[in-house]
Amino acid sequence: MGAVYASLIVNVEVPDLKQPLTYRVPEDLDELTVGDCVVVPFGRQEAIGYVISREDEPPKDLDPAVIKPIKAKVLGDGASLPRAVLQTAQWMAREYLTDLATAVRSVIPDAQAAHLTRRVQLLSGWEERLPELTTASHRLVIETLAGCPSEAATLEELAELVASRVDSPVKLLRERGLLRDIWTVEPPRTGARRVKAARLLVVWDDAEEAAKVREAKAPAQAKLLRALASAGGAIAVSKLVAEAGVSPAALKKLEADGLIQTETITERRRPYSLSTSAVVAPELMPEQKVALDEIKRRLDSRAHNVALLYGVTGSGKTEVYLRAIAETRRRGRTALVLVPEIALTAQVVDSFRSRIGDRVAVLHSQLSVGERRDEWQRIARGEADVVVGARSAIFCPLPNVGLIVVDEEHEGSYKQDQPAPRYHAREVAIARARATGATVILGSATPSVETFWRAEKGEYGFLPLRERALSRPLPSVEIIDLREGFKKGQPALFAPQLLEGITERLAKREQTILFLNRRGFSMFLLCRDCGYTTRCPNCEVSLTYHQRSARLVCHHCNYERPAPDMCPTCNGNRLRPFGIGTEKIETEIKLAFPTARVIRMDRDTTMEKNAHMKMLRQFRSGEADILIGTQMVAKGLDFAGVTLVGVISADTALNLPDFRASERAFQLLTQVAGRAGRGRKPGHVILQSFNPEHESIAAAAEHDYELFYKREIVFREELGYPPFARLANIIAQDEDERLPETRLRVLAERLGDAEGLRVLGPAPCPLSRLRGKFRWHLLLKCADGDALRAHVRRGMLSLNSSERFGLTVDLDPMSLL
Ligand SMILES: Nc1ncnc2c1ncn2[C@@H]1O[C@H](COP(=O)(O)OP(=O)(O)OP(=O)(O)O)[C@@H](O)[C@H]1O
Ligand SMILES: [Zn+2]
Repeated sequence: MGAVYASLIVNVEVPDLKQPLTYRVPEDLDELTVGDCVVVPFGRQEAIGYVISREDEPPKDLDPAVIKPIKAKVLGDGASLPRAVLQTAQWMAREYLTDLATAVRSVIPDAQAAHLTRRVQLLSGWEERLPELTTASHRLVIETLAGCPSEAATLEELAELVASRVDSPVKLLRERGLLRDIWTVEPPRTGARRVKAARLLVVWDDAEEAAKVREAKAPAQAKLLRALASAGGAIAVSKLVAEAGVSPAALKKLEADGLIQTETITERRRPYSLSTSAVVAPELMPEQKVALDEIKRRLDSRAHNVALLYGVTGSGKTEVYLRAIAETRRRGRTALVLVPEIALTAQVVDSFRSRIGDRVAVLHSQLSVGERRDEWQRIARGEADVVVGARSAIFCPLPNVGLIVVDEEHEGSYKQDQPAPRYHAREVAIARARATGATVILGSATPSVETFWRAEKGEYGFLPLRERALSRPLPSVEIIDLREGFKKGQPALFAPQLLEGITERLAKREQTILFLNRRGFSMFLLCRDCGYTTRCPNCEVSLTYHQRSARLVCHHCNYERPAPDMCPTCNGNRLRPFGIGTEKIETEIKLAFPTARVIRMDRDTTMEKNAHMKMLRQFRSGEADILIGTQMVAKGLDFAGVTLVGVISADTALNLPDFRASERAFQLLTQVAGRAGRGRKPGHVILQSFNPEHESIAAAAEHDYELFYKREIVFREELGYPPFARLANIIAQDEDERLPETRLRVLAERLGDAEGLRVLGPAPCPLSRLRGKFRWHLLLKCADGDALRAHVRRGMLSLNSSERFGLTVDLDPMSLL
């Protein structure tokens, strides 16, 4: 066999390095395959790279003599990219018009490079060569290494063990062929401790049986048994007793009864807690059963397919996911579940873990690097067969994926805005499912117009759940016209009906959610004398006033300053907060209801790790009466005690300059209304609005998705918006005020009048200045995606590098702001 070469994507921050590089595969790495992670020389340094193909011949334009060899393969779980993930990256590069290097870099775990560890390892036959070594320090290094696990150690460990620097002896020993370098990815050493742990000796059902028997007389033992059943494997005793809230003495009894055993383990970080309550799966409602039967058929086909689970709020979509996951596992395959919000991850993980146990892994942005790394490796090792996570979890190394669920598929947070590739996780999920012949379930009560249209056409399967679980009624909705109070000169934050509603709920010990859409609606400082408002010096937006800290903050660039006492333009002292914020609502509610227990959930109160989970658990367990929140309380959450939902202003999302504005408003209102009446008692919703006749508000009040859809789809067709066209939004940004427009004019001219292509603009972006840069955009429309991409590529290639500077392409933009 002749020389063998490999094309690699090298993971380095070099802006112009967009394509794969060729390296030589040394003989001892002959087994190297596509997706493997390797260490290569790069310039004068070392870098990691991923094999994307192998070739027998070097590229024609390269002299084989200059091609450098790969140094080593990186060992360890989760180091290499599964084929399905690599294929997904290749698809993304094509679909979103980015280079392959950017696409591959976006799918590798961010913690990878940080924990790439180099060790030196003894080569076999070192014993015979020991007599060659005349220097004591060389012998000491070899003998020390021989005593290490796998006869390998990092240079730091080695130096510590021999109590001196080892660089020069190691260098010589490496040259003499007694030891070699190996690379591994490892969990960071901090945090991994040897601890006492417990595990079940009986299967799950028997543990549940034993727990039932003990429930009355030995509740502590029952709790421990259930916590252990939910843990699945061994778990640290300290964590176990803390979670179960019992004393460790109960463990002894269980051990004596032969139900559990204790042992010593290396503790791993687990980003979630255990469930101590027994959960019995409910009997399915008829519609759920029909949906599940269809999903089973789809799983059996083992062919790539997509279905929309269209179920009204509270119809029990989660139950269908759970059963579908069980069916997937029964077929020996794994399942990936995407959720749009961290707040929802907590709820979904809780309910999944209480039913599936320890085989659930979780991935989201609030995990620490170490936690994420541990979960990632656990997934790669095959120790989890269900992964729940936010957007980027779609790239996790879960093998043999048979099912992908995209919960609340209409959510805008599935779209990645920065950095490139600007992908939509729903579309990536569909692409990834193709790689392994998996079933995709898109779940929503308010599907995106695109998805519903595809289901209507038969491109996607259609699984409707038109009734709430247990035939509970959807909540009644009352629209309050805020203009009336305004006319009468008594503009109020809360209409009398809403205040009465809250009073009633407090008296009956039922719960209330108050929702405020943060978008375009926050507190700012306004001078009552001259009308001055405080604006961000970098962005074309007003600064948000934070009452408690008396500071002004830009929610785009994080610019921050203390609130001034005097108006900088007229020197007047009547600079007052204006607008509504969640903080203001909280203050007013506490004034109106001094004894009510209130939780406020917004981006300020949830910065701290696990804050979402804590607050939601508190509310769920009835420790609070009123939950005030932004978007993060609007969707997916399932609280049986909530019988009243108040929407402070239903209008805020309506008037954004974006063709999706009315769709978003409808979805948000329907979703937030859907939080009411999910338990035994029926729910009521109060929508306060200045536009009570608006179609989106009226349709949401009727919970009538199809009414909304029928009107919206006509509008989309008439104006040539998705799903009838694909869009590309080309944004130009520069510190210079004129350049964005100039550059886009050049691009528009080069694009010219092409058949089937419509070019709108250039025009200033609605957010015309952001983070100190002026912004313009050019919107391209084309019925066919391939044709659109060809036009964009042609246009961009026609620009020279200075004309292209600061231009970004957003395919299928979710927001035109
Ligand atoms: N077959 C069933 N029998 C009894 N209760 C059920 C059944 N299916 C689901 N439920 C219950 O109904 C409630 C609502 O379910 P779930 O949260 O899954 O709704 P959903 O469809 O996801 O709604 P949303 O779109 O509002 O998030 C949950 O409390 C769940 O436990
Ligand atoms: Zn700003």
